[in-house]
Amino acid sequence: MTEPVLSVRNLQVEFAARRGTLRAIDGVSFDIAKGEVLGVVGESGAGKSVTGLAVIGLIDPPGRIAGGEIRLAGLRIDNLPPEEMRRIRGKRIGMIFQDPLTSLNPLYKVGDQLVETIRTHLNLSETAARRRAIDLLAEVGIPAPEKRIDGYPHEFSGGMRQRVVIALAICAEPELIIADEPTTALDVSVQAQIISLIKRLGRDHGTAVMLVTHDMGVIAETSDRVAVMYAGRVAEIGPVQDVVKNPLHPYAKGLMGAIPTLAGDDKRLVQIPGSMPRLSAIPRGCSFNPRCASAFDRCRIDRPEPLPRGTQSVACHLYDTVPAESAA
Ligand SMILES: Nc1ncnc2c1ncn2[C@@H]1O[C@H](COP(=O)(O)OP(=O)(O)OP(=O)(O)O)[C@@H](O)[C@H]1O
Repeated sequence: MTEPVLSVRNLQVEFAARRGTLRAIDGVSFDIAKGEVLGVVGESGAGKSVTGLAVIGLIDPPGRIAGGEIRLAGLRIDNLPPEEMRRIRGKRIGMIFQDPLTSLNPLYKVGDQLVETIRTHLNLSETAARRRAIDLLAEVGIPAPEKRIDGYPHEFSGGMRQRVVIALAICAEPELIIADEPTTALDVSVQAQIISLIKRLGRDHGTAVMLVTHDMGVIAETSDRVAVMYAGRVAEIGPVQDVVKNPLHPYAKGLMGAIPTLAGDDKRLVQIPGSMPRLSAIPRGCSFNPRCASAFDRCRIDRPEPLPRGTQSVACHLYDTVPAESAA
């Protein structure tokens, strides 16, 4: 098997709190292969963004990676000195965040920002970098890029600004892109275009993409595989069509029930009662047990570990105790 572009093993992330430390990520593992889009989904507070921030080395101290390993194409990156990690960010890992204005400086022309980023990471002359910037703007679907390159961020619509951010993220041909809620701030009509752009980039350039979103509809449209997160752990991971068609974890079943229907009405077919626990009050055993209609005694005592189940992996005692045929 070829080495994954990103490999995360048993990741633990802790933040300091008034009384001791809080573990926001507790034993997360997943891989992303070349050209693959992994969707990471879960309710607010599940740990999606913190996982992405840990991968790009941007957990703010006193927050810290407290355990586990993160590898980029085999290279261990969770313990690199900050200046080495800075070189990897932007060059080998591109980033796309929810609000394009956090990535773009309003005072500089978009072309100047692109040229500067390109020259930081690639050994190109000013002219060659400008040529590449125009090509990139064309690639991400900015019309008349040779004119728009001299525009300022405020002269672009929200969707066009996000395209510029995507151009910035891909300018050094990164192996991995971390996209955190890249479409949440955009109009629904523009969301679909940005989603198909991210998907195409993965396919055309062989870039691995980690796509963080709370929107299962976005994942179903874009991703090859999906990781369903709950309270700092992966509840289930597997090929998107399998997890959507046949979710195994009771939490994933609830989330899949919450995909908007094709008719466009946002009907919640299944309601998940209750809410995600606070980090300071994670229940013993399975952290989902207070909300789970299928919970039994063991779920309140033992924490379930991920178990392979066909193409999927699920951390749920329902699948630990009964044979494959009767559990699903
Ligand atoms: N700097 C921080 N200090 C303390 N706790 C933090 C910090 N950053 C995140 N957390 C906590 O870590 C947990 C996971 O947060 P995270 O932002 O990853 O969730 P998420 O799944 O991305 O949710 P959302 O969809 O709301 O962004 C939350 O309980 C959050 O309060």
